[in-house]
This record gives sequence, structure tokens and C-alpha cells, in this order.
Amino acid sequence: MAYFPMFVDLKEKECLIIGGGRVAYRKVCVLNDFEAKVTVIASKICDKIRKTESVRLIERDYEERDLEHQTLVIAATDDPVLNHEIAETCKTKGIPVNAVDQIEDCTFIFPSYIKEQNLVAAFSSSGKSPVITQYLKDETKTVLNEPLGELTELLGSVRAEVKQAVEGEENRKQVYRKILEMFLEQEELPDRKQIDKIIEKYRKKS
Ligand SMILES: C[C@@]1(CC(=O)O)C2=NC(=C\c3[nH]c(c(CCC(=O)O)c3CC(=O)O)Cc3[nH]c(c(CC(=O)O)c3CCC(=O)O)/C=C3\N/C(=C\2)[C@@H](CCC(=O)O)[C@]3(C)CC(=O)O)/[C@H]1CCC(=O)O
Ligand SMILES: NC(=O)c1ccc[n+]([C@@H]2O[C@H](COP(=O)([O-])OP(=O)(O)OC[C@H]3O[C@@H](n4cnc5c(N)ncnc54)[C@H](O)[C@@H]3O)[C@@H](O)[C@H]2O)c1
Repeated sequence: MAYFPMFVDLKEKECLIIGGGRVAYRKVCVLNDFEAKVTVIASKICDKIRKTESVRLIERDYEERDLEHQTLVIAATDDPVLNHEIAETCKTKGIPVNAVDQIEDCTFIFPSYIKEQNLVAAFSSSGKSPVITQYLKDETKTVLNEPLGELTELLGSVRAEVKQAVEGEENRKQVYRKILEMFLEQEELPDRKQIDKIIEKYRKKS
């Protein structure tokens, strides 16, 4: 069964990671990247997590009450019985849960991803092979790079203006495509003058 890629707003949302080892650290980095409020509860928390900024650390064993008010929970201990128990409790409480050692216990899984500002690509093998998704991520980095992230921001910033000035979805699509083509051809961001010229060509006659 393939998993549906749902893009979720995690900004300022309370996310709990139970476990503080190598795998927990990876999840901390991902959730930080998407501006979540991360708490780690573990009997022993590794140095890499300790050194990560803006993570709340609680160094003790997990207790069921830790799940209160959490948007997402990740069971990342090295105890499969405990991870399973955490997942079951989350399911009864309706909290989305990821158990790092048993995909059957997960209500969501983590992808490999690339992020350049608001531009995000995510790859999943539905648990079949993270090595394949890592490979895909690395290959895609040559296309989804920093300048493309910047172009995405630029297109986003002219969106309202284009919607107002250009009539019809097909024409607006052409405007964005022309800006993209220009960027690919000249290998740098089009300037304001170049963008104005393209918008002008498609501007509605009033
Ligand atoms: C994508 C990534 C995101 C992240 O972790 O944030 C991620 N795993 C990554 C790396 C990775 N994980 C493993 C290896 C060793 C090689 C290998 O086993 O293949 C490597 C490679 C490495 O370490 O470099 C081992 C492993 N993984 C899982 C188990 C448990 C099991 O299979 O039962 C075991 C132990 C297996 C064993 O004991 O043999 C399970 C899961 N791992 C997932 C995600 C979810 C499915 C994603 C999907 O395939 O769609 C899922 C189901 C749950 C979840 O974690 O959400 C991240 C790449 C980040 C990046 O670089 O981009
Ligand atoms: N999903 C993935 O990508 C992936 C990849 C490799 C391994 N794994 C699985 O992830 C598991 C964790 O791996 P790791 O390398 O991070 O392990 P680890 O040994 O580095 O860390 C385990 C953590 O769990 C904590 N812990 C144990 N019992 C606890 C309790 N009762 N309450 C709170 N914290 C507790 C420990 O203090 C420690 O911080 C492994 O068992 C493995 O099966 C998952």
C-alpha cells in the first residue's frame, strides 16, 4: 500500500519525541526544519539533541500523561514493546503517531525530503527502502536547488498582482511559465523589468 503525501502545517505545533538516540535526533532535525515546537522525553538524551537549539528536553522515562496536548507523537525508543504501547495509546486518543521501528504502528511516516524555503519535495517508498528515497533525494538536489527556491519565492510574490492584471487561468499560467523559462535560460532570477514585460504582454485589455 502506498502512502498519501499530505503536506501539513506544523509551525508552532507541539510535537513530542519519546526517545533520545540517533533516530530521535533525525526526527528532531526534520520537525525543527518545519518550525514545530519540539519536546524530547528520554531516559538518556544524546549530545547531538542536547546541542540542538529550541528543543525542550525532559530526561526521564516516558509516562502516559506526556501525550496530553500533543499534535504529533514519535515513539523513537529502542524498546519495541514501549513503542507499540505508545502508538496504541495515541490511536485511542486520536493523536497522529509514528513508531520508528514498526510501520504497522504508524499513522504517518517520514519521507526523505529537500527543502529550499517554501519549495519542498518529499519521497517515500512506503517503508520499503529508505535507501532508495535517499538516492532520489540526492539526485533531485541538482534541480531543486537554492536558486529554484528563490524563484519560487519570487513567483509567489507576484501572484496577487498577476491574478489582478491577467485574465484567465491559461494566460496566468503562461506568465509563470515564461518567467520560469527566462530563469532557466539566463541562469539567474529575472529582474523586475523583465517580469513587468512578461506581465504586460498578457495584461487584460480594459
Ligand atoms: C526517510 C527517512 C526519514 C527520517 O528518518 O526522518 C526514514 N528512514 C530514513 C533512513 C533509514 N532508515 C533505516 C536506514 C538503514 C537502511 C534500511 O534499513 O533501509 C536508513 C538509511 C540511513 O540510516 O542512512 C532503517 C529503518 N527505517 C525504518 C526501520 C523500521 C522497519 O523497517 O521496521 C528501520 C530499521 C530496519 C532494520 O532494523 O533493518 C522505518 C522507517 N523509516 C522511515 C523513514 C519510514 C519509511 C520511509 C519510506 O521508506 O518511505 C519508516 C517506516 C518509519 C519512519 O521513521 O517514519 C530516513 C532517510 C532520511 C534522509 O536522509 O533523507
Ligand atoms: N525509522 C528509522 O528510520 C529507523 C532507522 C534505524 C533504526 N530504527 C529503529 O529505531 C530504534 C531506535 O534507534 P536508536 O538508534 O535511536 O536507539 P538508541 O539506543 O540510540 O536510543 C534509544 C533511546 O530510547 C530511550 N528510551 C528507552 N526506554 C525509554 C523509556 N522508557 N522512556 C523514555 N526513553 C526511553 C533511551 O534513553 C534512548 O534515548 C531502534 O530500535 C531501531 O529499530 C528506525
